[in-house]
Amino acid sequence: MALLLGQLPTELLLIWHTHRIPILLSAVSLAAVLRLTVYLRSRRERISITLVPSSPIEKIAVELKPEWLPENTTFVPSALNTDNHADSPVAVARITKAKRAPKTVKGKKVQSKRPTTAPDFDHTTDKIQPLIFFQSLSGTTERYASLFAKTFTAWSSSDISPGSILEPQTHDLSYIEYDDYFINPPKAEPNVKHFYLILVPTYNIDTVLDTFLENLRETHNDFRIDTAPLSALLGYSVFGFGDKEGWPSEEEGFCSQARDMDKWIARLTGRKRAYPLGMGDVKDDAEARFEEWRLGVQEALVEIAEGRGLGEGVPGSGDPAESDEEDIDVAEDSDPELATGKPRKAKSSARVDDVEELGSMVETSTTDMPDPIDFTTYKAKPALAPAPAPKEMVPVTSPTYAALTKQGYSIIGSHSGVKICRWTKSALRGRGSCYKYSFYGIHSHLCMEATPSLSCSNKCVFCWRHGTNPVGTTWRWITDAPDVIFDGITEAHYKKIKMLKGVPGVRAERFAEAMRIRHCALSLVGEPIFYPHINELLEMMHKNRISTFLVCNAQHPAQLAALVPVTQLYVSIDASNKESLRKIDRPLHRDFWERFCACLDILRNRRYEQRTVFRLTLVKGFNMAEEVKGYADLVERALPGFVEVKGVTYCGTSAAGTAGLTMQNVPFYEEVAEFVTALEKELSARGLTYGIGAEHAHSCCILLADSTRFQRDGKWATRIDFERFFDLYEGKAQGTRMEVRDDGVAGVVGWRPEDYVGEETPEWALWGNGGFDPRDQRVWRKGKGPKVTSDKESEGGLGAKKAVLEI
Ligand SMILES: Cc1cc2nc3c(=O)[nH]c(=O)nc-3n(C[C@H](O)[C@H](O)[C@H](O)COP(=O)(O)O)c2cc1C
Ligand code: SF4
Repeated sequence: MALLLGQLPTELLLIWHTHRIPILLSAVSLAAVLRLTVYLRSRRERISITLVPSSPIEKIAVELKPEWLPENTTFVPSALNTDNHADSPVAVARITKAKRAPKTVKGKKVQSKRPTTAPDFDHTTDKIQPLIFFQSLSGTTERYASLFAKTFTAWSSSDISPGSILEPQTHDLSYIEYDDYFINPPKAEPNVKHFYLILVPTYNIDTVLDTFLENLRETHNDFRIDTAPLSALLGYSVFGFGDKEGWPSEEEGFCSQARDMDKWIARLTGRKRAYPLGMGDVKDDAEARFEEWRLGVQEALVEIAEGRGLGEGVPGSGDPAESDEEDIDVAEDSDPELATGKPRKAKSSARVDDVEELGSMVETSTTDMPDPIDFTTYKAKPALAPAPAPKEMVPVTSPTYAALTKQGYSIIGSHSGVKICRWTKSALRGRGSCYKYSFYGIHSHLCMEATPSLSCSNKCVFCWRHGTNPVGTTWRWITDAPDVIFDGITEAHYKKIKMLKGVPGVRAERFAEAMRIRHCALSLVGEPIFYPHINELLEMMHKNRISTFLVCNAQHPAQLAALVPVTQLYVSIDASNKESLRKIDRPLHRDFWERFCACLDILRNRRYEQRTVFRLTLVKGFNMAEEVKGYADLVERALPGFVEVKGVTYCGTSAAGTAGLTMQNVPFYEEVAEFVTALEKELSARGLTYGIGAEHAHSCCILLADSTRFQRDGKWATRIDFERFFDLYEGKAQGTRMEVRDDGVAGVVGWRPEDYVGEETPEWALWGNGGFDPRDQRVWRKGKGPKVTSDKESEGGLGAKKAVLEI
């Protein structure tokens, strides 16, 4: 045995020398087969899941410092929310979840508590007599009118309708005595009040309708007659029939006579439009539009019958000055300070509860007001010191509350706000949506602008609220439950929309659509992710199929890291370097730059989970000159899907003046365009694939996007498929985001932005085309329109105008 073992090496050597070539060949072949198997298997996996992200989702380790972590938060249960719980420690309970299930958002009428118009109607004794007037040449309008009369009669005599609405009477305008109805309301019993419903077609040829409209005009202008002789009516509403095939848009005459009718009746009744003008295309949507209008009118009648007048706030419409001139600028519209040009003073009666509520006033104080405290470097409190009871962020009695509500905000609970933006009003009137429509497909009349935290940890020079909004570095306020906020903001939004129903030019169809919120811009003022239960609030939005655009200020990395994916996540990039950021954002955190950088890294890590956006606000003299390279560094660091570049809006308040901001700091659109072109060039020099995807000159806003991710067949596709986003959220559609899971196997873990890319960016929104939807009506306020009518300008370019409009 020992001898045999001794001979083994010699034997093996002999075998090797004799067969080494076949052995080597076999080994090489085996290795090749193994390699090929691995390769084919990996390819099969790739083919079965076609949309693997081009870059692997490698994640940077982001260190979250202990002081960045949110503190324990108190939380006010919904049931207690209506109490005055500010000083009650009992009311401050710690709960981790919302108690109530989210409510479904329905386009429900908000019950008004008090009528703001005082129609001469006593709902305990009076009756409403609806009068249906129509005009018809070829029978269409007449058919609708008689069908309407039937349906309406059935409704008014049913149990659903309040008993005080009488059966309608129908009149053909061709056969009535004009003077019997349109100089004064018809005679009737003292307790019977009239309500006019007018259905008319439009003809661009001479018809009896011209004579009728001319009569209305003359009555209004006749100095012997009161300018509003029909003001004794309870209200009115008009519906027009037209034909879009021959008259495709309103500018080209679609339903022009119905619009005239609406205008003149508004004047004659002295602001009594009870429901917006409806318009239907007889070759397409007339039936649906008419049904919508009928339901709206019935609702308005119920309101009157119940003694609630024509709704809240806006007393009908038809302001004698009614015309396109009443359209006002964004800034003025959004902020009464701007309309008067004077800063608003807080009510002298308002109590000052909290130094931080004073915002910038703190800065000028010299005596007993402490400087803003940096809570990131606080010392531990003595063990026995009682924790101060949390306060309300914006108490009803505070100057902040007074200032914000005057500016048109509705304050929900004690730290959330909602406001109707100028673009929502504009879209309701068919006059165009904000840049988010051009870029992403968001119709402004379906969008709600809100924030769950009116407080912020910055005092940006361009923020028109920093004179009034609360500031702070930590959340130390009484916290409202997310369902309270959700219900509150949606209800307040609908209520504000309802207030617009009588505003001239509001379209019935858009008004009806607006009663179902589809999008929420969490960007109003303050810092939304500061709110400790932001995730629950976002989930409620998504469950109600409301998309979420959330803007944060890159100062709360821990909250950002923990945020649930939103439809589109923004980080404000107000400067390209530390010094510049300090000057422009005036952050309260001392470690603001570290926080900012950590947020960029988090954004990079999450770029395949949701659409990520850098929002740059350019302020001349602060953050534009020579900063292109710096911004490119930041883009390279975070690799956002999009970069929105926008010229700052001048708000003209004294607060802006204090911050050293004047009109000189507002860049011209050309300057913004020049900046964007330079940034694009710098990014491509670094091998980054960004291109200019779209523009909205009206808002002085330009969009850069990653062309490898947001182009389809070489064309920009920056719009969002919102329905698909919700389907992905609800699990009805499968996402394609792959990650290596804990078991080491790569698998689908969710969706990614590429899964809900929508339609191609429309031609008119592409770079060089201005970004104004040609289907909308462009209305310039007197003196605001382009002075030079070069082709580009008259088509929507702002020319040399400055960004005084956009929010
Ligand atoms: C000669 C003529 C002119 C018209 N002009 C307009 C017009 O300027 N704008 C519009 O929206 N529709 C216009 N229409 C479409 C009518 O308003 C539409 O057909 C309507 O339903 C007619 O209603 P009626 O059948 O009750 O008369 C026109 C139709 C005709 C035949
Ligand atoms: S995104 Fe902003 S500006 Fe545009 S409609 Fe919504 S709230 Fe208004």
